[in-house]
Amino acid sequence: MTQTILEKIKAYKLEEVAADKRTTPLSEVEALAANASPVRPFAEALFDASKENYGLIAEIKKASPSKGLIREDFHPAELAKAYAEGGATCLSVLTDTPSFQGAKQFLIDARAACDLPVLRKDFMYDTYQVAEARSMGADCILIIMASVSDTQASELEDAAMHYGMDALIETHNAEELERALALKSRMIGINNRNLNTFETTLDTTRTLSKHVPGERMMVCESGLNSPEDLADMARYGARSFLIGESLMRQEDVASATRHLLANPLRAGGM
Ligand SMILES: O=P(O)(O)OC[C@@H](O)[C@@H](O)c1c[nH]c2ccccc12
Repeated sequence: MTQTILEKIKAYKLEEVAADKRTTPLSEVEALAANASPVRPFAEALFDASKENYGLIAEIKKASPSKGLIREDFHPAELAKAYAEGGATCLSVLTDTPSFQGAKQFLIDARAACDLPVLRKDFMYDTYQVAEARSMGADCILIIMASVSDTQASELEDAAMHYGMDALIETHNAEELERALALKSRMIGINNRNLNTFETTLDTTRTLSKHVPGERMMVCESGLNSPEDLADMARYGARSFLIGESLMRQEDVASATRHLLANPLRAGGM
C-alpha cells in the first residue's frame, strides 16, 4: 500500500522522537521547559487583533514537500523582525527538517528577535514534543486532527495547558472538526490544504466555517495570497489567518505583510 505524505511524515517523526528521547531524556527536557522564557499569550493576542482588523499568524517556512525550496535568502531572526514590523500578530515556525527544511534553532532565533508569541509548527504525537516545544520557548503548539487519535489530541492539549501554552487544533473536514470541538482549545484551524494529497482550495473554509461555533476562534490556514483572499474568507467569518508561502516569496517581507493586512472590507466601508 502506498503511504500518503502525512503517513510518511508520521512514520519518520515517531522514529525521530524515539531517538530524541534517547539523547535527551524527558526529565532533562522538562527541566529546560520549566526554566524557559515566560509564555507569551498567543490565542489572546490573536483574538484581540481580530477584533481590530485581522489576526495574522505569519509563518517562517523555508521549503515544503509540494513546492520544494520556497525562499533562498532565509534568516529566521530577520524574517521575524520583518513580520513584526509589517504588523503580524503571532509567528509560526516550522521545526520539521526532512519535509520543510525547518529547525528547532529557527524557532529559538525568531522568538528572540521579536516580542511576538510563537507557534511551534511540527507534527506532534507525543507529549515529549510539547515539553520540547516549551523548552525552545514556544508559546503554542499545533495539533493536527488528521494525524492523531482523540486520546492523543487531548493528551497533547493537556500537556500544552500544563505549560500555560495554547494549542491550535487543525482540521480539514467535518469529521475532524467535530472531534476538534470536543477539545478545550478555543483556536480551531481550518486547513485549506489536504495534508495527505497537498491539494489546496479555499472551498474548505467556505464549507466548514459554518460549523465552527461562535465562541471558538476560527483560523483560516494555507493557500492565502492576497488581501482579496482575506476579504473573501472574512465573508465566511474568518478573522484570523495563517500564512506562509505567499509572504515568504516576497523580497520585502515587512511591506508584503503590511499590504496583505490592508483590509479592503473596512477601507471600502462595506
Ligand atoms: O504556506 P501557506 O500555503 O500559506 O500555508 C501556511 C500553513 O498553513 C501551512 O504551512 C500548514 C498548515 N498546516 C500545516 C501542518 C504542517 C505543516 C505545514 C502546515
